[in-house]
Amino acid sequence: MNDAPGETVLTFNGGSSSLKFGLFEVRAGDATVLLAGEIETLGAGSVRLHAADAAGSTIADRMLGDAAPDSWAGHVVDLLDRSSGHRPSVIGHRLVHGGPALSAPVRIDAAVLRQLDRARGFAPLHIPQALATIRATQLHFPHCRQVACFDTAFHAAMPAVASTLPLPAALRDQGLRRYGFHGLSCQSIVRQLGADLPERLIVAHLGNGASVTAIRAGRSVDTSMGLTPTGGIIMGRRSGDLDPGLLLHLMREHGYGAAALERLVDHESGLFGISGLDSDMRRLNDAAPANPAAALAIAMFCRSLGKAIAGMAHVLGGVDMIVFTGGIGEHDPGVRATVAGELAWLGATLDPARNRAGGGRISTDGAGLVLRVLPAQEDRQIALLSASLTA
Ligand SMILES: Nc1ncnc2c1ncn2[C@@H]1O[C@H](COP(=O)(O)OP(=O)(O)O)[C@@H](O)[C@H]1O
Ligand SMILES: CC(=O)OP(=O)(O)O
Ligand SMILES: [Mg+2]
Repeated sequence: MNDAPGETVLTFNGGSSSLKFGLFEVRAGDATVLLAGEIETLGAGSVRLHAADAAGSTIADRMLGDAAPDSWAGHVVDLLDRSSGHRPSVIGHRLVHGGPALSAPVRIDAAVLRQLDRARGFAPLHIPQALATIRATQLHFPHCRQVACFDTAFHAAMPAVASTLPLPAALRDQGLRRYGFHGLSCQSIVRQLGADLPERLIVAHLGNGASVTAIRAGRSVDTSMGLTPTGGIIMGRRSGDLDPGLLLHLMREHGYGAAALERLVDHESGLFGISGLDSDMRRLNDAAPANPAAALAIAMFCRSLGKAIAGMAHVLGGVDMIVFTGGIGEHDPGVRATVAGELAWLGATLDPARNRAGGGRISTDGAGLVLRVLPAQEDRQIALLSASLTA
């Protein structure tokens, strides 16, 4: 870590429906938050910016109309100019994918930008927005060091049995492999667990994108997402894994091309597609008692999650701890209760009061399988990684 004299790091974490940002003071390998906020899509034409200071007091909470994602970084920069006495010395960005060539944190220069541009197709929901954020901050803070931190880094050393896709070598040689995502979140969970890190850990990162990762002794050994963040378990608007024959069927029988398939599997499927209502778990929970399609969407999400966790328990030869994180993982006791109930055979025993309360350990005392809720500290992880990259 870069100990002295300390860095003020501005972080950007672009999710598929949100842009989280933070300002951190990093010193001696420790990050103190100065300001944190988020721009999120609440529904069509409804974008909200919220930010809080170091004490957690709200310093901004306003609607941005239908502001397009590529304008969001500009709103963050305006907010910083008006509300913070701090100027960043480093800017760290979450990059979901860097293509085959990039995974370790790297200083952003013209060559890295070209590689990121070529990687767009690997994560079209994320990379264009991240590139817009980089461009906006380069214009506003021309003298700041800028660092890219990749979701794929945590999974880069997965064993071949997990990273290899069952395809001919000629295609695999062109970078077609399982990359895995939500790596900054997983890294932050391993860091937060510290001495409590068990040998066999499963992280369920459940946000708009959702994934399940098997971690042995702090290292990723398998994960549910694949070449792109479209694969794996059911998500807000993404289908997750589908029978590949279904895609062929749509192409042959229904005339789908690449653009129509992308719209289908990245924007119109998942919780949104099943319910016909919404991708946001909060609204599905509200609707479910009177709406069978919303209830089915939640049940299918939990089933898909439970099956992935069971698969990762197989990979690890058993499991000592399951951590729930991400927007749904951290805030939805109903999803956690359903999944824990379905995994009772694996030793999951939930303490209902702890589950409702939310933070920390939610399994019963003495249970062999520990269930925990921890925040996805992707932003803090970006700050630590960015400050430590001085070259
Ligand atoms: N209190 C809550 N109950 C249920 N789900 C919630 C709650 N708060 C947030 N969420 C879910 O979390 C999702 C966003 O998670 P987040 O990790 O912030 O997403 P991303 O980073 O992919 O944009 C929302 O779509 C919503 O479904
Ligand atoms: C990788 C991914 O799906 O990220 P998010 O959940 O932030 O959209
Ligand atoms: Mg996210």
